[in-house]
Amino acid sequence: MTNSFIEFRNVSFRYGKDQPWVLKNVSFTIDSNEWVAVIGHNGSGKSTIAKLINGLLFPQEGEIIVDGLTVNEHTIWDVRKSVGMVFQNPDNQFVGTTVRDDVAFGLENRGVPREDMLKRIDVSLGQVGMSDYLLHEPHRLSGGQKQRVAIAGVLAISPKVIILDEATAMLDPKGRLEIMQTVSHLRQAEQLALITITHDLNEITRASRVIVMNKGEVWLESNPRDVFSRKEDLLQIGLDTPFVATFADELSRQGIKLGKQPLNHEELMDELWTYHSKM
Ligand SMILES: Nc1ncnc2c1ncn2[C@@H]1O[C@H](COP(=O)(O)OP(=O)(O)OP(=O)(O)O)[C@@H](O)[C@H]1O
Repeated sequence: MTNSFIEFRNVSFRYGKDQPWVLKNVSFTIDSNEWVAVIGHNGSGKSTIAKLINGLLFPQEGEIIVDGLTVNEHTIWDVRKSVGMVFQNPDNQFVGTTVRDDVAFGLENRGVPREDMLKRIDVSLGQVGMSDYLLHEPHRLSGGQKQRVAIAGVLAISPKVIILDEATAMLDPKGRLEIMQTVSHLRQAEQLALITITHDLNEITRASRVIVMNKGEVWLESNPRDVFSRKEDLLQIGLDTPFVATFADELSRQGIKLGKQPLNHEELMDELWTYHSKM
């Protein structure tokens, strides 16, 4: 028995009988209201994990449990009620000619009555700060605004987990930060689980846990601070640490040991001040 919201039990997957295994004996759990970052180099199997969670794909070996249901062809429609997915390119996700139509799409598919639907659209656009764009054409929005609308579309169906699959990859640093702040706030406000899939380690700092994938296997499960401290190991598996981690690593080589591994510039400055004041 488990209380986990999502559980992978010895999952192996390949895209065809003559294809190589893309996931090999992968096991992990994710609790309700937990923020888990899944990182790994290109092709390490991250997106495949996302597609397995909402039943776009099924494993050849092992079992996936979402919200108490084993994911299979009989349960996918129930599973998808709990799982909201946002992908890298928002243009590929838009179906409506206005923001309102677009957010309505998932609700119409679920047969939500019109009154309730309009209410939910208002609420979810408000949650991502896009209420003023109700009648705008999605394709004319900025990249960050498009991703907000995509998140609103997912929120409208009241999911229990949101999966962002490289959802900020096409945004500039400001847009990335804004989306991360939005989802961080939503997770707390709505008591959601959040899975962020990325190869950018700057995006893991707020996660409660990090799953590092390498060649289809779980290479490490840990917290962001620990992951940041493994610069050399991460380089071996094709991942580069952000500036603060590289800087702290270089200081350590020079014999300057900081009190804790900094996760951002503010923490780095604090640690440097503390070190300086002890000199
Ligand atoms: N439809 C498909 N058919 C065959 N092979 C596929 C298919 N989709 C993905 N693959 C292969 O499966 C492996 C894992 O792909 P996946 O997209 O899960 O990796 P990823 O870690 O998300 O990569 P990226 O960071 O580039 O998005 C890769 O080797 C990829 O080429």
